[in-house]
Amino acid sequence: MNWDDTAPHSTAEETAAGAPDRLVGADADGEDTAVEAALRPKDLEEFVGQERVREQLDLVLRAARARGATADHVLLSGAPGLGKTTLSMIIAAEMGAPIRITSGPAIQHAGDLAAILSSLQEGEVLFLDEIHRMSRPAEEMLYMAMEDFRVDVIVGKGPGATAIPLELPPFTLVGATTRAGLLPPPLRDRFGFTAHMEFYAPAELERVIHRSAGLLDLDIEPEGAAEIAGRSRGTPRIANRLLRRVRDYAQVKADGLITREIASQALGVYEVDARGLDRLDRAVLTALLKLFGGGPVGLSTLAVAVGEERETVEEVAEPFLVREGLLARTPRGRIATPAAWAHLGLVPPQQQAGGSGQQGLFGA
Ligand SMILES: Nc1ncnc2c1ncn2[C@@H]1O[C@H](COP(=O)(O)OP(=O)(O)OP(=O)(O)O)[C@@H](O)[C@H]1O
Repeated sequence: MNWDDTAPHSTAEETAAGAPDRLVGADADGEDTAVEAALRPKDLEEFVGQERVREQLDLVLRAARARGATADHVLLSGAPGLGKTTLSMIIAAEMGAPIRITSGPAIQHAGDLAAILSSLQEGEVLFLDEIHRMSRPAEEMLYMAMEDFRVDVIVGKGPGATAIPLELPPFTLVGATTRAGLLPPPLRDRFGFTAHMEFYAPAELERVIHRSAGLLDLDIEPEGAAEIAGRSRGTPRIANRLLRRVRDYAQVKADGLITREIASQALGVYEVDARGLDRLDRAVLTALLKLFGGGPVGLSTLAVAVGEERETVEEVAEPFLVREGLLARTPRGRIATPAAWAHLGLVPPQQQAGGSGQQGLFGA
């Protein structure tokens, strides 16, 4: 395997001003990168969940193998940590092909892409993470490479510049993006197979946790795995990370066995609650409920109340709170849902005796 870009790449969540390092963040941290290689499923059989994607991909790969052809280009979209890199490695393994890994931000010039493409072997899988962050000239070169296995390398500058056509061996591009909507349609259309990766159900995360526990040689009870799964925000990367923190706690504070109680105590120490909210998420919700009666309140006001940057609240905390149905973004501001009151064990003002119901009091 070749790594053209091992530098950590960032997403909107990570780049938000002041975004803290989070145990429940979905982007890979240094420790994840070191451990994840050992935990990655090696074939489609081992890959947990995403049944439809697996089934469809299995057909695409089997058919290509039967024809003795290179597999179609594959586009994988979905949130960080759901298994896009893992799946690209599985595609290569299933096709018996080598894989080259790079990312959109690493390809700023068309020449960078030409250098990678021209060094591919026949049948090789090129994994292009964050494909939506590639430069426009590189993107345009990729159109032709994907369709005709050919690129035009421009030599010289100005009126004297000439395009030298370069034949490429057939290869399979696996593009990954957290934001499929940002891809220009001509690029999207050149993928033969597109798959959207969903967040995982708790039962699927339990399977991921049991599998990882086996590979890490840990003793875990089913209830312990369920406790960790419930706090993992639908994301295998987070499940694996929480498992490692619970393992530490179980080894230091107990006899190593991961029970429900041990998992719950350990994640309590790390301030990850029963629903996977961390300190920042709860600070946002608590301010919304306690200071602003559940809203509506403007984003800037809410951010000042929790002592964070606007972007941190909007891009780091809110997406999960919205996904969980705890917070809604409305034209009048942020509002808490009944589930938010229930989660923090608070009573909405409308339901309190003599409650005034403070709807609409707080501006941006
Ligand atoms: N379906 C799965 N079954 C078992 N483990 C999984 C699955 N999906 C992901 N994982 C585990 O989660 C970790 C993160 O997966 P991966 O790096 O493939 O995510 P990703 O979607 O590529 O993330 P990013 O967008 O940040 O690059 C890996 O260690 C992998 O082992």
